Amino acid sequence: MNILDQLADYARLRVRNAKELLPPDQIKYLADTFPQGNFAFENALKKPDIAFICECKKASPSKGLIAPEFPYLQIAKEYEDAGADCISVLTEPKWFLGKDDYLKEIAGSVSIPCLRKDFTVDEYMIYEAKLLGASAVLLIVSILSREKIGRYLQICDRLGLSALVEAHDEQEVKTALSCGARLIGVNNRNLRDFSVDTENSRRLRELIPPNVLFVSESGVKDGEDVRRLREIGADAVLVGEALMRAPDKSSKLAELRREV
Ligand SMILES: O=C(O)c1ccccc1NCC(=O)[C@H](O)[C@H](O)COP(=O)(O)O
Repeated sequence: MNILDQLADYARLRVRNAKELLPPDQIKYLADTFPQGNFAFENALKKPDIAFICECKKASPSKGLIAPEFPYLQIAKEYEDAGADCISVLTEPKWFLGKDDYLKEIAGSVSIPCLRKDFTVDEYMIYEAKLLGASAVLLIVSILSREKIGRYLQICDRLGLSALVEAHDEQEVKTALSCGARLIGVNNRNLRDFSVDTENSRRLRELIPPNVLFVSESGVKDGEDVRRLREIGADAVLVGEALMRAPDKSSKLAELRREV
């Protein structure tokens, strides 16, 4: 079984357990009555220059433990102070060592929008994201049916949340567009062999119309990568490991922007 299927299976188990503690009708009621979102995540990416979504990630399936010390609140504040447009917070616990509490605390202490980076397999997880203070959720095309993506996009719209719809190839980009995605992320990481190639973004860019926001995800490590992605008209880049490993995150972000 590939890693995405394993992550999705485990997410289904997590949701089953969560539903025993808080039933679906109750979480839906709570999310519906929680202050309405205002699509802050996608709005933050609408700017003349490329936007930066900076990720808080302790570990990953491809790299194992990335940040043994993980002062997530400090990292998030550093990102905000350094001019990040949005923050992505991993909440997947088994492979990424994420926690819902990381998101809740970060979203409560920064004023830029946060993405719940997790493997959404049930609408329950969208309600959880809202209650945790997220402004956006991740919908990965390869683990969801077209019907589910359509339904989850409607739920996000009702709640005022943005949905980053992630695609890996041409067919998945077409699926995302046909479902009405307004924000598409192309993942440069091949999840079969974990190789990373930002050319994937270049190849798929032309399929995405100008009225849809385009985010290039994974493998962005230096200013040269960002320059190339700016050149193809990426609206945003999502950067994890390069920032997580940088002792000075502010300088690293400036380097990515080519400000130093
Ligand atoms: O990173 C992985 O190993 C991974 C494996 C399976 C599914 C998703 C995975 N990564 C999630 C991401 O999308 C990245 O955390 C994100 O794009 C940032 O990537 P990077 O800048 O390369 O850390």
